[in-house]
Parts: sequence; structure tokens; C-alpha cells
Amino acid sequence: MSLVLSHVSKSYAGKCAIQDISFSVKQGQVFGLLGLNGAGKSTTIRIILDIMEADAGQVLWRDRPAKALPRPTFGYLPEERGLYPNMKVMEQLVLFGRLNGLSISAATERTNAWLNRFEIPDYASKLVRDLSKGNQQKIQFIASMLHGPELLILDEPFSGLDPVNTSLFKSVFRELVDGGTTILFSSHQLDHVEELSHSVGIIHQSNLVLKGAVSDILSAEQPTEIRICASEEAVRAVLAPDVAAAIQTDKRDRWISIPANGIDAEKLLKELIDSGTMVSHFELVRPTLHDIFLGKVGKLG
Ligand SMILES: Nc1ncnc2c1ncn2[C@@H]1O[C@H](COP(=O)(O)OP(=O)(O)OP(=O)(O)O)[C@@H](O)[C@H]1O
Repeated sequence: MSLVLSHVSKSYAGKCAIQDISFSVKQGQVFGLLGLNGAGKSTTIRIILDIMEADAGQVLWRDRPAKALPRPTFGYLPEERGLYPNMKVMEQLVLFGRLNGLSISAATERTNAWLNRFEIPDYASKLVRDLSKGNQQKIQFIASMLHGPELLILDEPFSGLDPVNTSLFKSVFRELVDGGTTILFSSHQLDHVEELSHSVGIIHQSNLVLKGAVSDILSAEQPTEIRICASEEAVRAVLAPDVAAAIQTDKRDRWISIPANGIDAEKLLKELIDSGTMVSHFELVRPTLHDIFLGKVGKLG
């Protein structure tokens, strides 16, 4: 494990913000940190980065206390974005690069490469204040990883991005991970978290209530629904009356849906095929990370 948090706790003026948080992240993997507003995500992140001291517990990066390591080991995209509005993009990124140990020429070269990658090659001489929110976010993202940190920590990297820029950020995420960077990020957009993360942790009311590999968490859930594209009449004919009574039709008529609970799905599919029914789609639907999250924080409808 590269990043290891052991029993980390923090209170502000006697009020607990995080309590006994322990999790670990493997090198070159993505960890999604989830939680409702005020759950304790930013506090956890600030402690990992030694911006704030924990009351108890320890943070290790590659077996060494994270606070003892050189600052450029880490990269950070803060929740409250911290750019200088009256500086030009190039000047600003070179400054951040220099603060993280790059030479002027390396910082300039890397800035040009990243501005290209983020599809804003002509923005080097623009003032930050003249950029749209999404483009400012690109600059902040570049600032956090221009120096090639081993661990990149991103607090809400997708907030305020349009769908095109969201896809762009996701592909850069994957490139960084392919290059060996470890990423920890927080997000309220759980579809992005499910798509990008190898593992996740959910903080609820200061405590870590779920952690693990996304694939394990998702596959541990039983299917809740069976979606079938076939004639409703034919499906009804093979179902027990009480199950047939529970059939629902998708509001755009794309499929019919039955509760999966107590149904032998394989047997049902075989019966449909044996009855000569044309089945163009048959799917067991399991809860998504979004559903699991809502269950854990007690907000499932
Ligand atoms: N500097 C501070 N002083 C006092 N209390 C704080 C401070 N920072 C955070 N808190 C409190 O600690 C708790 C955890 O806050 P934190 O910012 O870590 O949550 P979060 O999960 O990042 O929330 P959000 O999703 O809204 O950003 C909250 O109750 C918050 O009000």
C-alpha cells in the first residue's frame, strides 16, 4: 500500500469532524472519497497533506510519515480554488511549478504541453480572471500536477464542468494513473466515482462507514430488478400471478421490469426462450454506487 491512514481523528473546537478513519490506497490506483456535505472529506484531505494536524492517528506515504516528505511528493486541487486572478496563465503555472521544484524551462515546457492537452493552447498569455469557470479549473488542475506528484489529491475536481470538459478530465485522470500516479479524489458525482475509482471510502457523520474495492462493493449486492425487452403478454404468461402483477413498464417503453427478489432469472429466461418468445434484452440490475451510498447515509427512499 502507498497511502495508509491509521485511526485518524480531528475535532474543531471540541466538535468531532472525523473519527478513527483508516483506509489505504495502492500505488497507481484511484481512491474515491465520498460523503454528504460536512461529512469530513476535506478535513481528511487536509490532514493527508499536512495542511492541518490530526488530533490522533497517522498518515503514511510509502511507509514514511507523509508530513516528513518533501512537498512536491504531493499535488493538490483544493475545493476553494486558489488561483491569482490578475496573473497570466503561463506566469501563474510557471510559478506553481517553480514552487514545486521545477526549473523555469521545465515548468514552461510542461505548461505548454498541458495547455495543449486541455485544448486551450492559446491561453498562456490570458489573465486568469478572464477565463470561464471551467477553463480556470483546467488551470487549477494543471497547477496541481505540473510537477508530476506521486500522489495527486483532488477535492471535487468535476464540479462545474460541462460534459465535454468532464470527459477530458476523465481521460487525463486515466493517463495519469497509467503513468503511475496515485489519485485520491472527493466527489458528489457518484457515477464519475464508480467509473474512475478502483476503491472508495464513504464517510458519514465523521466515521468511515464503507470502504473497499468498487468491484467487490458492487458485486456483493444482490440484483434488485430484471429488465426484459420482449412482449409483455409473453412474459406475463410465464410468470406466477403475483410476480406478473408487479410488472412495470419503463416510462419510455424500452423494457419491462420485474422485482428480482425470489426469481430464478436463468429459469425465467429459459422459459421465455422455450415458449418461442423473442427476447432482445435480459438484464439483472444491481444497485449502483449511488444506490449503495444513499443506503449507507440513510437517505434511500
Ligand atoms: N475550519 C473549521 N473550523 C470549524 N469547523 C470546521 C472547519 N472545517 C470544517 N469544519 C466542520 O467539520 C466538519 C467536516 O467538514 P469538512 O469540510 O471536512 O466536510 P466535507 O465532507 O469536506 O464537506 P463538503 O462536501 O461540504 O465540502 C463539518 O461539520 C464542518 O462544519
